[in-house]
Amino acid sequence: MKLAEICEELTYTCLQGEMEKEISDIIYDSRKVEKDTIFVCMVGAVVDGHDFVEDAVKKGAAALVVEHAVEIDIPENCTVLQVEDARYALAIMSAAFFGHPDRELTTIGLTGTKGKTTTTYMIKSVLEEAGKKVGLIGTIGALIGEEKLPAKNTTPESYELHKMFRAMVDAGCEYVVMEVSSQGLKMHRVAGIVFDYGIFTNLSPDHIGPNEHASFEEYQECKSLLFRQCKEGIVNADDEHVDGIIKNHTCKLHTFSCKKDADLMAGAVGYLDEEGQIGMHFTTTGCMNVYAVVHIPGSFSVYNSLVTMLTCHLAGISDEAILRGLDKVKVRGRVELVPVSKDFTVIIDYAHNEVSTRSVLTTLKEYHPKRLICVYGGGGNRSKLRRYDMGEVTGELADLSVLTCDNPRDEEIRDINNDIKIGLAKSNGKYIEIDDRKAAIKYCIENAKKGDMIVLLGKGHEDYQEIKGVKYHFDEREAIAEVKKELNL
Ligand SMILES: CC(=O)N[C@H]1[C@@H](OP(=O)(O)OP(=O)(O)OC[C@H]2O[C@@H](n3ccc(=O)[nH]c3=O)[C@H](O)[C@@H]2O)O[C@H](CO)[C@@H](O)[C@@H]1O[C@H](C)C(=O)N[C@@H](C)C(=O)N[C@H](CCC(=O)O)C(=O)O
Ligand SMILES: Nc1ncnc2c1ncn2[C@@H]1O[C@H](COP(=O)(O)OP(=O)(O)OP(=O)(O)O)[C@@H](O)[C@H]1O
Ligand SMILES: N[C@H](CCC[C@H](N)C(=O)O)C(=O)O
Ligand SMILES: [Mg+2]
Repeated sequence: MKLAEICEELTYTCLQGEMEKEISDIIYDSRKVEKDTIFVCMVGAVVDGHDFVEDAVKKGAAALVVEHAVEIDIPENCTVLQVEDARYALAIMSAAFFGHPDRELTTIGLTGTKGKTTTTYMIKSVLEEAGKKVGLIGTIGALIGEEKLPAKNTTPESYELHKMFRAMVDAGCEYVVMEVSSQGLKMHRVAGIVFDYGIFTNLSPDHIGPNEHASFEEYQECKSLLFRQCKEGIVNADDEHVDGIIKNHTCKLHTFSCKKDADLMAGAVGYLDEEGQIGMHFTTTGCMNVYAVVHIPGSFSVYNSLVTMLTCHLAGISDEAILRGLDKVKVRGRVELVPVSKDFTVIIDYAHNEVSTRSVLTTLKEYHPKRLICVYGGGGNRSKLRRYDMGEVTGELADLSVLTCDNPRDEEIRDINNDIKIGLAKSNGKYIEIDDRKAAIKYCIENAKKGDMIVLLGKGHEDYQEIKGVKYHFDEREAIAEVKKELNL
């Protein structure tokens, strides 16, 4: 494709060189530059891409996209385009390079602190019940129907995103449902996309700290951007921050609620427990009048179901397909039951902050466990708030907290646990420390009493432990299976 075509919707100043040359690819990591590619220089959290221009030019880059002048002589045959924001430019150029695949799909983007991953799976399940082929992008990775594609970020960089969209269109997908993280919005990974449906689940403090967001206000502002780049906005009317999220919105708004008048409302909410099943049932009024069942417990599951129902209803999906899709959905690592023994329950969940830990533990208490035991750690290089808060919540709601390893990254488990213990002390929580996560799980299973619930928090779908830059394979399902074998269960 010609450079001029790639830049058709981009605002830039051409500092040197011609625009009619053929470009083979767009690259934003100098280590991957090849002949005839464009190298986009992005200022990062760790390094500045502009520092690698010399290397990129040596490898044959045909064009450079820069935010500011660089201090090396650039050969005349290399085109240099100056832009205000290179990440934004990458998004606009990538969309053009892949032929605007987003415009060939019905795009559904979800933002919010909690519920995004779960809800993307619910929406996919419903759309598939209606016979649609669906692409999905989020924390667990990307899916084209059943085919898995690896993804580094919840919301991938714009180049990868448009490449995935193209693969989805080529595979016959009509819909894509994706998580739009606040960092994704802040870093322009979805710039230029006009979502058909933009969804807001809820908002609470998270992702605040070095490398993430400077403040809660900035976090909220980033999430609100989605409602300036979608056609139909679907928002949680019960969330206390909803007004901040829809401030300056440019879309048509639709609301859902469990408490007040809205376009779709849930009532008569109850816990499913017949035949040993866990989950929720509820009825709806407003644009749909139905009785619905979902096999993921928690009042939050009712909210996730409402978003799914309202979005799919607006997309013209039948009530029958909506109800079937909800009834069937299961999400890896989201309140996932693992069969171990008929005497006690083991659950894998991804809660890793205050709001989700409180939600999941409160929910599980509704099933009246003899003891509620939590196994968790805190992620290294992530907000310390999560640690203090999780400590305080598990201290308040669980009978025992077993502190262990969860991606300490560049930090020491000791230091992370000490932060968690500050929270535990506030609520007078009982705890023990077992650094090795499999050993912690084994301890709980070995000592379980009839009626106990053991909930493993924070790793969810993950299959690794990230320690000092190395990712070691670790899957909680496999760890549980090994423990069962070792204990002859
Ligand atoms: C802090 C952060 O957000 N970093 C993201 C960012 O990396 P960066 O640009 O800051 O990286 P950098 O190492 O400073 O490099 C700067 C530039 O120099 C280039 N470079 C670097 C080295 C070199 O030799 N040559 C070279 O050209 C890099 O390719 C890059 O373009 O841009 C990368 C590409 O988009 C992201 O993969 C990366 O996400 C990291 C892995 C990350 O952990 N991000 C988290 C905070 C995040 O975004 N999370 C959200 C939400 C998660 C959730 O709640 O589910 C998400 O959407 O994933
Ligand atoms: N709507 C909700 N409100 C509060 N907690 C929720 C909600 N939905 C799910 N949870 C809890 O939060 C955990 C994470 O849910 P999920 O992965 O769906 O959220 P997410 O928004 O994708 O989060 P992340 O940003 O971490 O990827 C679940 O394992 C569950 O414990
Ligand atoms: N995706 C989120 C949650 C990860 C949860 C926990 N397993 C951790 O590694 O901190 C993040 O990267 O902040
Ligand atoms: Mg997610």
